[in-house]
Amino acid sequence: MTPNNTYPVIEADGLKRCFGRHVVVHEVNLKLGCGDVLGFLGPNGAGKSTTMRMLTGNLAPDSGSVRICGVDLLKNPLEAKRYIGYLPEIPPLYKELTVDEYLQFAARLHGLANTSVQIALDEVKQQCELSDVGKRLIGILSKGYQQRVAIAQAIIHRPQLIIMDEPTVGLDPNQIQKVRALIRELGKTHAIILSSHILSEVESVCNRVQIMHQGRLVLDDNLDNLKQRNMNLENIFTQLTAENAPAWEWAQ
Ligand SMILES: Nc1ncnc2c1ncn2[C@@H]1O[C@H](COP(=O)(O)OP(=O)(O)OP(=O)(O)O)[C@@H](O)[C@H]1O
Repeated sequence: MTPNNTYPVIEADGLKRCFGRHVVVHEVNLKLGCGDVLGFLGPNGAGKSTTMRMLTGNLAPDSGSVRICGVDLLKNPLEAKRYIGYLPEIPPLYKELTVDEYLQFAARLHGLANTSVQIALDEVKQQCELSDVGKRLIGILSKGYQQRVAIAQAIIHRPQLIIMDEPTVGLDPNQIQKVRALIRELGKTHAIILSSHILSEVESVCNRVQIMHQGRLVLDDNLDNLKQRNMNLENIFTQLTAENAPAWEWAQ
């Protein structure tokens, strides 16, 4: 698959979604290129999961558009989804399969040709440090290894965009470091959207940050810009997500 590099990896315009009469996501915009690692933050109920479901093509917006590598996700979902790797909060692991069996299955689900599956499997196991556990049942692996298998299933088809929902929840500090190092490495050659409640994690792996509050984006900035202004992400988050807090004048 050779996407057209003249387009952003993902471009979302004016995304809106209601549940009943409740507007849960208002006019969300997003544009990321290769090398952008976006921390997507917000308090519980802000609308992050609803937005991510629209960005991955799992929920239709009421209005607005999403283009992945220039392909309209609503009009051409099968083609657009080839460019997306998704790691949901609860990873879709089949614990009774071995790592190799599961990743081969994931590769075929993503549409890889039979002749490409073995190469992709070997590459992704090396990248995710799984080469020694290919024959092990997923169910007997530690949680850290299971999470790396989950990341491997999301990237085995070499997508341009990786979307991760709280990828380090429940891992021990050593495994957290490993997963963060892997995300940093992937961030050099992909666009990544990372939903997290851990602000230090966002500061350590992301170069951009968006904060949602009550369904609206209240901050969209580069982390370097915030550092240059001596602005601490935790303080910004607390102020922007206080009840009825106005968006800061420099929030885009
Ligand atoms: N299927 C649904 N039907 C009705 N309301 C929904 C549905 N899904 C989400 N909501 C509501 O939409 C709002 C946003 O929910 P969402 O799960 O997107 O927030 P979130 O930012 O991901 O929260 P969290 O951090 O707790 O996961 C909440 O008020 C939630 O109750």
